[in-house]
Amino acid sequence: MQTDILVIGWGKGGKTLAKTLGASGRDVTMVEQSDEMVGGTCINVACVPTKSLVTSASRRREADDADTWFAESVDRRDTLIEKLRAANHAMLDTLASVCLVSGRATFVGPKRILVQAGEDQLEISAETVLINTGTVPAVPDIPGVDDPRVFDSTTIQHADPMPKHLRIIGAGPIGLEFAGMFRGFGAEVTVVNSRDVLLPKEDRDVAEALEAAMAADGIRFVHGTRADKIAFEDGEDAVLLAAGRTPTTSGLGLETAGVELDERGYIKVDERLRTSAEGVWAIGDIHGGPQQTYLSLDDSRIIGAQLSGEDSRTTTDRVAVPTTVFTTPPYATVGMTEAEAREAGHRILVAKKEVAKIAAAPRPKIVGDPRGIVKFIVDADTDLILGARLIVVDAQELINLIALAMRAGVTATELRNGIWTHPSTTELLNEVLGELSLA
Ligand SMILES: Cc1cc2nc3c(=O)[nH]c(=O)nc-3n(C[C@H](O)[C@H](O)[C@H](O)COP(=O)(O)OP(=O)(O)OC[C@H]3O[C@@H](n4cnc5c(N)ncnc54)[C@H](O)[C@@H]3O)c2cc1C
Ligand SMILES: NC(=O)c1ccc[n+]([C@@H]2O[C@H](COP(=O)([O-])OP(=O)(O)OC[C@H]3O[C@@H](n4cnc5c(N)ncnc54)[C@H](O)[C@@H]3O)[C@@H](O)[C@H]2O)c1
Repeated sequence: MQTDILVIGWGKGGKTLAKTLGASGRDVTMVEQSDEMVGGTCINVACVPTKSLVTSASRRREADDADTWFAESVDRRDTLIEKLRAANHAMLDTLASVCLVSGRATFVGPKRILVQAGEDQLEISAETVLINTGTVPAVPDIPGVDDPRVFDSTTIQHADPMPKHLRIIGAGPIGLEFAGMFRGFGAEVTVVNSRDVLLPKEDRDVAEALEAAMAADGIRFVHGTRADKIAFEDGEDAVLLAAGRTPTTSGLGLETAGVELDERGYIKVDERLRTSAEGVWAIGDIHGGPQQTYLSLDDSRIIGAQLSGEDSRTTTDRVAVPTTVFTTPPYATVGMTEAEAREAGHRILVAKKEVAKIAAAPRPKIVGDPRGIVKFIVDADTDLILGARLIVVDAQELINLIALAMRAGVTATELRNGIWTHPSTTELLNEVLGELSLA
């Protein structure tokens, strides 16, 4: 089979390009290895189902039976995901110039793949190839990982029975999100952190505030400990491996295609996401940048521009990329930490306030979770925001506004004097940015 544009893997950036190119009549072929993964990692096993479970867990009350609540939460998650997967399938299936192929792709030459599905095989050649195959949970090379009580971020979403006493290996975003989730579901939770402190790149006051909020919920942390075997201590009934992700490049035959890998096994790309092979791009997690769905989406804009002859953007154009880890309350970041701003030579103003002490923004108190801290780092000479850290309800929304202000050159004074709805979390900007002082 011959196609114009071949997308390997139904990830966020790849499916977005397949849709826009297909809708404009381009000949596109999408290859996905698993019917369970139509729509990609984010909607099937990552961002969306985990946030559904985090939300359900946060709504549970002490009196609710843990097993029943968990089972109902999983059902709710499954119903949502099935709908999203069907919508994703329909999005491409309804486009006449998009061909969907089910099976696992392996390169057999430059811009040439073999797709295998059971006994069936199909060879596809393309003008343009977009590799969007993502990552899978990393399995540390330690004894005991094969124990049936050991889960990864995918399998634990259907754990049966629900773990009641969980040990989590890794204190990155996955470890922290699942810690809050399972604590909410009523489990005892211990997080094993290989680093000496939580979030070592973060300012200490912020990291300590997050740890305090999680510890107040009853989550235990063991810092400075690298798990060297799977151990079930003090009645633990389950272990979650949250020790990073592994690229899906091994076995993809990339050497045959002239696509080079870096020392970590990710695909090497330039700032336009071009690989070492002509006409082959890599999108999303597979090229080893920060792993966020919205960056895979932005990758699709960079590649889409090149495919339509515009070539207008690169990854180096990205500024003020926000992040949110969906702990309870959520922890969101954009720009520099205080330490980074100092190191970069800025004269800085800092405003920092515990959420409980913010008088003029009552929303966190209204929704019943006034924990956390917010912190802003501002350039004293230009009045521009250099960075923000939010541990507060709605942080995943407010951080986007601050990121936009940073990109658009909106000053701290303008944000402080902004007219915001009431009661909202946004209006904390009025009060907290009124308390900036030289630091
Ligand atoms: C538990 C968890 C929670 C997360 N939460 C968030 C969040 O809240 N917000 C956020 O922005 N990010 C989150 N992330 C990260 C986010 O999920 C990823 O950055 C994003 O899904 C990456 O998408 P992608 O475009 O790289 O491809 P993916 O969505 O990973 O798609 C890759 C596809 O390729 C297929 N594939 C692989 N190999 C082959 C092959 N050889 N042939 C054919 N098909 C193949 C796979 O089956 C898969 O469907 C989370 C990740 C995890 C694990
Ligand atoms: N909300 C979000 O945006 C979100 C949510 C989840 C995941 N993600 C992305 O998914 C990716 C994977 O997340 P993650 O948390 O698995 O990875 P990570 O690499 O961020 O964190 C894994 C942690 O586990 C530690 N670790 C590794 N082996 C260990 C061992 N044997 N014992 C103890 N600790 C060990 C590592 O040192 C590291 O601190 C990240 O890039 C993340 O950004 C994003």
